[in-house]
Amino acid sequence: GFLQVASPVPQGPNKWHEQFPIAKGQRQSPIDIVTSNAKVDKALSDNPLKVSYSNNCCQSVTNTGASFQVVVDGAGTEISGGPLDSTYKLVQFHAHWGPLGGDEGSEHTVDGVTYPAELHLVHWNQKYKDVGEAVDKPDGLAVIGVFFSRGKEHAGFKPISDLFAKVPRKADKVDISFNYDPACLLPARRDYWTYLGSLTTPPLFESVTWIVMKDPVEVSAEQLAALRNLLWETPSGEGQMCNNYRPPQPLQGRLVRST
Ligand SMILES: NS(=O)(=O)c1ccc2oc(=S)[nH]c2c1
Ligand SMILES: [Zn+2]
Repeated sequence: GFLQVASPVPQGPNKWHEQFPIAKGQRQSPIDIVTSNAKVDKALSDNPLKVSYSNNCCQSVTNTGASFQVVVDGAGTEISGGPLDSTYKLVQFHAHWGPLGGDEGSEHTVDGVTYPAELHLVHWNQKYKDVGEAVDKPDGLAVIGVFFSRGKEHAGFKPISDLFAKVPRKADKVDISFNYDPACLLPARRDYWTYLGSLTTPPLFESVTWIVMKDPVEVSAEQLAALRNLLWETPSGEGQMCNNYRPPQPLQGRLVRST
């Protein structure tokens, strides 16, 4: 969990409700995915999730002060099908992770199991005029979550993880001059769980259709360690960015569907 300190360092998750009452809402994220309670929905396979990203959509990597963020120009980076009733466009991707070498760090958990990190590919509904209009609508966003497990190096993630050392401080930004297709970060098997939830960081809007991939992708210990090249403010000054994850929130009777 986050550090418990007075501002200006951001308040931890269990204080967010003071400024963002929706933190105690009916469709908050992340959740613990209880696999035995997930309901296989044939409709999800009858209309498969379609991910079509271009390989020149990534513009830059920036340190947001809470994660890295790869900013995407959205052209030709569309997802549709599965649980989605319309087309959504990729706008950015980022991640959440734990302490060095630890196994916690993911936001969603699976039968109580955590992963060392979780990638979020954030998309907005094309029925809205821009992401700013979509961000607080019940069907405004679709986020694909991908668990990172510790193992062999992920060649596809390397061009991105190599950039973290170039953006150590908040608002640091480096352009992505090479072609990069974010689809390389998805697991080969495209099975997922899906449920209606929220942003996992303030303002915690209940606007996200979550699509959490069942299979993790392996990244190396060095690639997980590279996440700590990103720095952020801690009570004792600047420190390595870590534990930027929100713990699971009450399910509030929601149904989790499964392919
Ligand atoms: N962590 S997340 O739920 O994917 C997510 C996605 C987009 C966001 O925009 C703001 S603002 N906070 C956000 C959190
Ligand atoms: Zn996120």
